[in-house]
Amino acid sequence: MLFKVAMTVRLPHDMPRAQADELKSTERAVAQQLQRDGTWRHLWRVAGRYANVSIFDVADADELHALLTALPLFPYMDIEVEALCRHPSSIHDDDR
Ligand SMILES: O=C(O)CC1=CCC(=O)O1
Repeated sequence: MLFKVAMTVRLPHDMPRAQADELKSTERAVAQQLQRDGTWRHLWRVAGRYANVSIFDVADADELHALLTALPLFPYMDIEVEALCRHPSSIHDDDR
């Protein structure tokens, strides 16, 4: 199943720089591994915002929930999830 996930990062302003850098570094490693695995299909920065729009390919909403809540930045993100299904006019056969 494909899901569109919009994440907005809201790190506390008083978080020490070293802690923020460590969180971002760990998040990056996790995100890149999930991309290599094919689970995190797309990761796009939203221009002008500390936010991203992503496409995840997972078995179901339970798997997505487990994955998102395990992200290092999860406690500091607002996350919106939308389930996707195939568009009848799509010419791509990998968008399922
Ligand atoms: O910077 C972000 O949008 C949050 C994030 C998700 C994956 C990653 O590496 O950073």
